[in-house]
Amino acid sequence: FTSPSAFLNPSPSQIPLTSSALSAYELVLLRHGESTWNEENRFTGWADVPLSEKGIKEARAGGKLMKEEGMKFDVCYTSMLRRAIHTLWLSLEELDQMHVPINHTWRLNERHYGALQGLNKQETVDKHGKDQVLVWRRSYDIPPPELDETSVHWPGNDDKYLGVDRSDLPKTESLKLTESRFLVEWESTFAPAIKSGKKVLIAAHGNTLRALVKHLDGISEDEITGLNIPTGVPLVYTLDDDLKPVKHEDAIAPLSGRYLGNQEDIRNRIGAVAAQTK
Ligand SMILES: O=C(O)[C@@H](CO)OP(=O)(O)O
Repeated sequence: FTSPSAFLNPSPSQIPLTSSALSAYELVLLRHGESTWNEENRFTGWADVPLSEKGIKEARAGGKLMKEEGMKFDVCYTSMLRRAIHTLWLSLEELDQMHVPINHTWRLNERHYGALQGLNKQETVDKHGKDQVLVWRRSYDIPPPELDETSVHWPGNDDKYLGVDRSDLPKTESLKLTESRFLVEWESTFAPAIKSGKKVLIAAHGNTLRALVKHLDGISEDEITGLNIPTGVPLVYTLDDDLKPVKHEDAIAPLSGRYLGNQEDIRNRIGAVAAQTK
């Protein structure tokens, strides 16, 4: 029953959605669960290490949180690295959406950590000092030392990347270089998919997701150095017609998107990433 006056003075829930509300897009970002090298506190980059037991639980928990929100996806994008791929599989299993197409791209791989890959983060601090390691980990445009082409860590020696132009394969990367190679795929694939109305889930890595949120939220080069992303926690963005983020009231600055789950726990997990090099 609707009283006649309700037609004259509609309550907010009766006001038709505006076109901009109708065309709001949603994008979900998910960093992989803890890997065995996160657990051992080693620089990882493109090293293809598996999830730890804890990481498997985190990935499933991330999927459950998305299921509780009733999220449905049309397409997923992930990297060439098993910790992100496995996280995506486990979360899709929890969502009961394992049929959703998955696309892999090296452009979503973690930032390449150059000659630091495999080294223990704390031992590297003991050897080179905390400040130097912080520059390597979090400065925007200073890459870690380069490795050479004989290294097992050079992607040119890995069959997974046979289809990639060798001149694109990194020997080390700063966040700036990671951002520019990632943005190629954002512009050509992810943004058009979102704009076509598809619900997109991106399962990736700490530094590629830092590059992505820097781009979305227009975070400055200074501010991005202090931003850390926790493992296995879905980060949900609402985007307007121009794919600019609409700030959520639960967002943790400088992000506009909101993390799903217990907010205090999430803040602790963000702090733990920062504390990997004390
Ligand atoms: O080792 C790595 O590849 C990354 C992510 O785990 O670490 P950091 O947070 O130090 O950039």
